[in-house]
Amino acid sequence: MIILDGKDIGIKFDDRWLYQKVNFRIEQGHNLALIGDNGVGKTTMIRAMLGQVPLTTGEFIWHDDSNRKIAYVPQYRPDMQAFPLRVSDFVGLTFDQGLRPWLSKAEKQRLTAILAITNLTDIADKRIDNASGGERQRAYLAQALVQNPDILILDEATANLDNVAKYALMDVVKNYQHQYQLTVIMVSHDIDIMQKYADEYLLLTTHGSEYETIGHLDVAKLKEGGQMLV
Ligand SMILES: Nc1ncnc2c1ncn2[C@@H]1O[C@H](COP(=O)(O)OP(=O)(O)OP(=O)(O)O)[C@@H](O)[C@H]1O
Repeated sequence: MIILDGKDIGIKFDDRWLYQKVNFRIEQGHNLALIGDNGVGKTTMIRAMLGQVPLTTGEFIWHDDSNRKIAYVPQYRPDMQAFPLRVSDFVGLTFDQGLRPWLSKAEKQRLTAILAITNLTDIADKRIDNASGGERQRAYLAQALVQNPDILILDEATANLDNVAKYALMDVVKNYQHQYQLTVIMVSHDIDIMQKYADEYLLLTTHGSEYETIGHLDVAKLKEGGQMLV
């Protein structure tokens, strides 16, 4: 099922077009890799999908339930997570508890299930500031998944992780995605990661965009253009 059609999308800031006539679609349960040079406007495209940036031309046509939940995993930065919290408390922070200081039974069950899915059960009581980079990033992923999202945005979520940690993170995403029909939008500069996990790609450039299944990605051309890290 198609959940979003992007039709002739164009975004201009002041007198500068980031891109024009961008066409793509997002299918439920698929992983779309959003790629392009630094500063081309990938984050802006995501913000526009979320309604935070107005389009200059074109439109987004959503076909799914308007109550869709969208969760976000940021890029891992070693200096970012110095919280004196247990991993399980950190993951549970995203529950909307209102004024209630404790977790409900259902929330506790959800938390336990997500800790297991993200392979964090064994370190649930460990302090997050003592966890490894890969563990911390899986905790961010768990924080996103615990909200039971329809769409997960990975914003260079595997950048700065070592090879073992980045595949461990993406394997969790892939398994969850297939089990729960989660739709993933993944901003990435990592060719191996996108070839292994994406279904389609949207390449943004100032002089045109490309939307295709991942098998059509011209890796040699991308490397030539300096757009990819690996
Ligand atoms: N609200 C705004 N007003 C004016 N210019 C903006 C605004 N938001 C973003 N920009 C500019 O738009 C361009 C695209 O930014 P964006 O962060 O979307 O790029 P990106 O492709 O995600 O970059 P990176 O790969 O470095 O994260 C940048 O030049 C940025 O400075």
